[in-house]
Amino acid sequence: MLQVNNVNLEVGNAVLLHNINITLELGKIYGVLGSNGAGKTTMFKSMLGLTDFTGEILSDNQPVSSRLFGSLIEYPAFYPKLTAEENLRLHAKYLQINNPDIRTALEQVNLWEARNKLFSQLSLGMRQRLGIARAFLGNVTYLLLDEPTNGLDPMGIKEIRLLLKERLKSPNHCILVSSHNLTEIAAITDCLIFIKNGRIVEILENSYNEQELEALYEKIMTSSEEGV
Ligand SMILES: Nc1ncnc2c1ncn2[C@@H]1O[C@H](COP(=O)(O)OP(=O)(O)OP(=O)(O)O)[C@@H](O)[C@H]1O
Repeated sequence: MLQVNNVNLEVGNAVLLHNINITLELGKIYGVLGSNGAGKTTMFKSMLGLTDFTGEILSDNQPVSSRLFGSLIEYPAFYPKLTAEENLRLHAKYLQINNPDIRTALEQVNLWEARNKLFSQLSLGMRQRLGIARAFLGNVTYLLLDEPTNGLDPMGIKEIRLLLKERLKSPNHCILVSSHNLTEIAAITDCLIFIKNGRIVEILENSYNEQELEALYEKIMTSSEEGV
């Protein structure tokens, strides 16, 4: 269980995160929704310890270690002249993982057959899936995916959906996905977190289809700014 308690972040005069309070449970996929500049990436970066926030982030009541997190923030950077497999092996070495199961990691994201391709030869969808495989290496509990379907074609989007829902979702992991793609968020998530101007304005169980979520999103984004 991840507990985010009273997290605030100010840069200069700008309030980027305002009193973020949320508890995230294992076994669930959370969708993080909000307009451009709402604070989704900033919240992820704070969870990863990449910002100088105030407040606390705990995992099972203990100060959280960045080792518990895997993340894909923006487009994944890899070595273009190394293969998919070499890139993962290098990352495992960097994380000091002994005997990493690279085959399973690649099979999980349907990239085992493409393991000998150079990163520069991979399609955008393959790169995103390799980024997810890398994020999931090691003993991570929390997986943060920032717009993982950005720029992907419908088949690429479907692959990410199936990957998250049918392969990576497990009782031992908690997955957070930010996206502007309401169809995907409606299809894959258990819970919805709405962010507006750096505040969480609504947290709901997801029981919505695409049209309902569109209407809800519009209603929440155009209504009061009171945080939850
Ligand atoms: N290092 C920084 N210094 C100052 N302001 C920042 C910094 N990083 C982000 N911001 C600002 O914080 C706000 C939130 O940005 P963030 O990238 O978290 O939004 P987002 O919800 O992820 O948006 P998008 O959907 O466009 O990716 C924006 O106004 C952005 O300009």
